[in-house]
Amino acid sequence: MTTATAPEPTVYHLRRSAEGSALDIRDFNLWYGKSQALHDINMEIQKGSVTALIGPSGCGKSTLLRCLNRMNDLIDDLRIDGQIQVGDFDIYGPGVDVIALRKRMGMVFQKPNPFAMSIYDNVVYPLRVDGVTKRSVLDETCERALRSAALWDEVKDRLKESALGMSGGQQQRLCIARGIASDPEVLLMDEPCSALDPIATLKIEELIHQLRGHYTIVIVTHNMQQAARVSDNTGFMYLGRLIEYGDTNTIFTNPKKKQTEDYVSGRFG
Ligand SMILES: Nc1ncnc2c1ncn2[C@@H]1O[C@H](COP(=O)(O)OP(=O)(O)OP(=O)(O)O)[C@@H](O)[C@H]1O
Repeated sequence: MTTATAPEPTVYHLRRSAEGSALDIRDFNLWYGKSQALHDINMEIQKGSVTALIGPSGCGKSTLLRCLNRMNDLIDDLRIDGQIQVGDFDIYGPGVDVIALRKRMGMVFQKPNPFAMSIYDNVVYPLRVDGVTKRSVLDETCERALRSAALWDEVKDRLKESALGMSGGQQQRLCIARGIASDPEVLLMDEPCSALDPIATLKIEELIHQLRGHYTIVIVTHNMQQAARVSDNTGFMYLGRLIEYGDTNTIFTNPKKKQTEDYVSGRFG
């Protein structure tokens, strides 16, 4: 007869920044119906840092990312317990304004999803939804967001043209510009380069470097080289658990857990 053994606790080796935490995930569990997809996640994400979530397909990376701005709310039969704090506020606490929360947490998806409207209108969309109509505010925001997304020089002369005429890489940078137009604290990126060619991918990675510090970035990626290149800290997930979490260099060069080592050295996944 075999006896079930308790899972080993997560190994942490995180350098603390002076900035403190932007996100604090505490004892977080999630079930889709009867199936538990996240188990006892504890993770503190430092302000202004880039944090990569890595792990084999189905380990729960996107599920965890989507919990950070409550994108999973509309899924039937979803149950969570535990806490996620953004600053000092519990995002699953009673009476939370989810729309206001999402303004603090910009999101960029796998496939660029520009709206069928002009480049300008795409960028200022979040402000218009908020009721901003003053032209000077919209113009300034558009330029600031496009500059931050390293796209201004490429599109400044065709702001009124359709966003659908841009290349895939430009569209993804446009989505990042739209994501930061309302100046969120956190930018969530779910495999933002998986639909892009290597050159467009490089531009997004450079952009992540530039945005680092100003925004707290959490990125899900299948690409371990990318995680190693862009992130300060990395969380390795497996079967819904956070196995090891710490500074990226340690995770990739000196992980404490065998599962992490096997994954980062390409032995499975
Ligand atoms: N809407 C859903 N309903 C039921 N189960 C789901 C749902 N979304 C995800 N799951 C399950 O939860 C688990 C984690 O999925 P998730 O998409 O978070 O993993 P992932 O690590 O992001 O995978 P991938 O790298 O393939 O995108 C999987 O077993 C998946 O089948």
